[in-house]
Amino acid sequence: MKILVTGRNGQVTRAIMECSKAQGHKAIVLARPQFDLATSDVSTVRRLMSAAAPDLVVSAAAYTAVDQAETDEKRALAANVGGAEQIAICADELRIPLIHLSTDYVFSGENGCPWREHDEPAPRSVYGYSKLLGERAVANACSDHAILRTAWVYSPFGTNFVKTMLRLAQRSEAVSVVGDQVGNPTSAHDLAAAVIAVGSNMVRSRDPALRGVFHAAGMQEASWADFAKGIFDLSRSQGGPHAEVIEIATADYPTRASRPANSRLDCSRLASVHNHALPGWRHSLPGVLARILAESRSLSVSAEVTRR
Ligand SMILES: NC(=O)C1=CN([C@@H]2O[C@H](COP(=O)(O)OP(=O)(O)OC[C@H]3O[C@@H](n4cnc5c(N)ncnc54)[C@H](OP(=O)(O)O)[C@@H]3O)[C@@H](O)[C@H]2O)C=CC1
Ligand SMILES: Cc1cn([C@H]2C[C@H](O)[C@@H](COP(=O)(O)OP(=O)(O)O[C@H]3O[C@@H](C)C(=O)[C@@H](O)[C@H]3O)O2)c(=O)[nH]c1=O
Repeated sequence: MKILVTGRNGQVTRAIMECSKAQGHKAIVLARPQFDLATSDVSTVRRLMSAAAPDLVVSAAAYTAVDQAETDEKRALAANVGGAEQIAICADELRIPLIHLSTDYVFSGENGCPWREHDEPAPRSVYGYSKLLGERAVANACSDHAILRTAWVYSPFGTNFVKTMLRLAQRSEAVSVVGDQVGNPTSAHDLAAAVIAVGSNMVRSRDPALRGVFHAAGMQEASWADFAKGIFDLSRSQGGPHAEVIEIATADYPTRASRPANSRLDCSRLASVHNHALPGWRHSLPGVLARILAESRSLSVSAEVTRR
């Protein structure tokens, strides 16, 4: 299968590139500078997509800076709604199945149980709102779509909560982390495997039951504080940075964007329709952490060699 994925250095894009290669698929990127989500016109996207002639398009690129989006609404909407819609329009015109990635932050968080696909979204942040409008634009523009809502993505790539915690532990003995927001930490590589599994099914069959919205997140829940404790326990056992976690309330960690208290996603539709489940973070974090630590050690060794 030939997969065209948007973005270049994004966590999910890079994981899709690696997983595709490992599974014998060919993945290519649609990325800056040729393609800019916020400013490219539809004719440019059509030309690039048509020249690539993929079997599947994966719309992974997005404006993901949650706090920054609160004061940068125009750019967040241009990328997450306008950019997402252009990809969908072109995939539809060229009759290519499309997988679009979305987020747990479309939900309010005010619910006692994990969110199902048909639950009413009510985003609390500009980022969540822009992703919800993006979902709607994609669904309107392209009938042959699957929208995968994921959550709390971590990987060896780019910026994410795991890397932030390790960085903070290098300079402090204790880190304060909110314990009253719960969700499903998701390894980008596990998500990439899910994207490829869903995409393969869509390419193989035009069955409408394989399309629509799916929740696709790691199967174990945690609060951010639980997750931080898990990160430091593992890092300590692998000789990496670690810190004490001081569990605090959301009110004690003010941020520009409000985040859902309950972000948990019920992924049973993905399991029943696509026969696919994403492993939990306790299974996947050790491998990701080992890779982050190994890469940072080899970076410090090469910096040391350069200094000498
Ligand atoms: N990270 C998370 O915790 C979660 C992410 N998601 C969704 O999953 C998807 C992938 O997220 P993730 O990989 O973590 O994101 P990252 O923040 O790691 O990467 C963002 C990607 O979007 C690209 N991008 C941003 N702005 C533009 C633009 N104007 N033009 C072209 N490309 C642009 C970046 O391009 P470049 O490489 O050029 O910088 C990069 O590849 C997104 O749709 C996100 O909303 C959903 C839930 C959780
Ligand atoms: C760095 C830090 C964060 N926090 C809190 C703030 C916030 O409530 C929570 C997570 O903070 P972050 O800013 O790292 O994560 P955030 O950017 O909110 O992550 C989100 O990204 C987007 C793209 C998504 O789609 C979501 O699924 C989610 O993964 O942890 C602490 O309590 N202590 C800390 O030291």
